[in-house]
Amino acid sequence: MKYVIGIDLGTSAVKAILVDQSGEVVAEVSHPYPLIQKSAGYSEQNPEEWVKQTAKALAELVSIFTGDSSDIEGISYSGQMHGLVLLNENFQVLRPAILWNDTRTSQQCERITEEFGEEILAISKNLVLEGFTLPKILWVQEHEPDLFKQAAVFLLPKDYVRYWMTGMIHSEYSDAAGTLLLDVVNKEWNSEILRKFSIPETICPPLVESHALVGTVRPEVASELGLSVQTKVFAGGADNACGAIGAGILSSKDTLCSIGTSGVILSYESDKETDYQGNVHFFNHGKVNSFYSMGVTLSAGQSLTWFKNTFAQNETFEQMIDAIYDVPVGSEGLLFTPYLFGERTPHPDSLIRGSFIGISGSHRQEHFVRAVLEGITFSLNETIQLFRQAGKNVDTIISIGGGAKSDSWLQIQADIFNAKVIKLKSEQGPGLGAAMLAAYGVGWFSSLEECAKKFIQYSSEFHPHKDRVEKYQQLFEIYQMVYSKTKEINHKLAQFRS
Ligand SMILES: Nc1ncnc2c1ncn2[C@@H]1O[C@H](COP(=O)(O)OP(=O)(O)O)[C@@H](O)[C@H]1O
Ligand SMILES: O=C(CO)[C@@H](O)[C@H](O)COP(=O)(O)O
Repeated sequence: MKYVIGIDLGTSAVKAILVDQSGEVVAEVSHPYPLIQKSAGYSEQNPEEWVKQTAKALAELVSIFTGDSSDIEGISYSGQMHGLVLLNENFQVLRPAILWNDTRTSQQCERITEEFGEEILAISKNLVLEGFTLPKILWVQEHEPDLFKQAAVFLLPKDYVRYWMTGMIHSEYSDAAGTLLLDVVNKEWNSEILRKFSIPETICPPLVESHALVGTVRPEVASELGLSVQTKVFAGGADNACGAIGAGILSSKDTLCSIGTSGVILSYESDKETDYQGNVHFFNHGKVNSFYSMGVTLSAGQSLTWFKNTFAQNETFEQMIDAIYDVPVGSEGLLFTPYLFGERTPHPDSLIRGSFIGISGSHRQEHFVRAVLEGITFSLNETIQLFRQAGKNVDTIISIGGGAKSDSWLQIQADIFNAKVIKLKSEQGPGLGAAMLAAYGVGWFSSLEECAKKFIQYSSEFHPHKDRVEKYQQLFEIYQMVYSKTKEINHKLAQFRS
């Protein structure tokens, strides 16, 4: 039997899966790393920590594996998007990576929008948002000019870890699309944008397709981890592009819901001319010459994790969620908005913050937990509403990510989205997507679609229940009022955040 490895460099942890030729996930390992939040709006991670934890995860995966390491034919990567990793001419890391959920760059975004807003939207197909890479580059240029002068190349998170593994510098289209520097339709770094902001073209890594072979495992890494030097390494994709591949979103039929640290509703796009005027993101898919649109809730799983860490540290996610069983739809009048670190879709606003609205003396912890799950799901439903308004038929949703571990949450998704929700056998969609890119890359399949037929296995379905759908439709209208009613208050409170 032959195998491939899919590595998903998430925000909370790196997850590695070993998959055999029949698509069976035979081993999986995960190692966490912390977020570094030095001040309000800052979110960083140390790239060397990613490497350390990835090495640990791979060594563990290989130690579980009973076969011959030369039977592991390919490895590929999925990774958190947009994060800025700056390297000097010796390819050494110059500073901690500034992540996708770091919102310190509002001023840089204003500058880009004032000087170049319309053109950037036309070229990159996306609005200028704090999370994207270009504003982060400008922030370093302005605040750390001496360090910026030393920058020889920038990489996205998973591309740095892959560089450690292979010694080769590359980026690929699906992740490059989230930088605001890529001409998304023509698939090239845009010289005009680079020139406008005095960014040397040499800082941009060479671009390849997601399934492209970019190297093999370096001998030092191979001997440290027990891998073979012959194992081929393929470029991989942005976590959402890989999530789409791993959930079989390779045509317009289905929609993806991914709840990791962030939350995403994603739809396949075959037509590069599709124009959402920036209301949702529009990025290159990991499948050649394809695209996807998506809306993002910045703090999805992160809202639940925040609640657990703050109020229920001694409980597991399962215990905390099991307790909501007796709490009715709507948490008896308690609403939550998940804007812990600002929001993206449909309210691109770095200053907004979350709320519990309607707290009453009878509410217990389980009401708050249900309200958090419902609030995150309402936020994702805002993107589903945008898609439906744009004429998309959203009736089947494949749900992946840490959030898909909970059947109760999947039922809430079905009832709020008013759609059938499908759970996969493995909730590790992005890791599976990365493994599929490796399986396609090594030549086991003639297309990603062929691979999907073998690798993607459904586990269960959740159907919307009419009564609950109706109640949630009423509650969703009330939920949607909370943003505008709390916006001014939150913007005034911003000066008090440290
Ligand atoms: N048993 C569970 N039930 C529901 N949600 C869970 C459970 N375990 C973890 N989660 C959620 O999953 C999130 C992590 O998902 P994951 O896909 O691993 O994220 P990332 O890719 O960002 O690292 C956590 O923030 C947490 O809220
Ligand atoms: O910023 C985005 C997408 O635009 C996020 O979806 C990141 O890609 C992080 O993903 P997770 O760690 O939450 O999976």
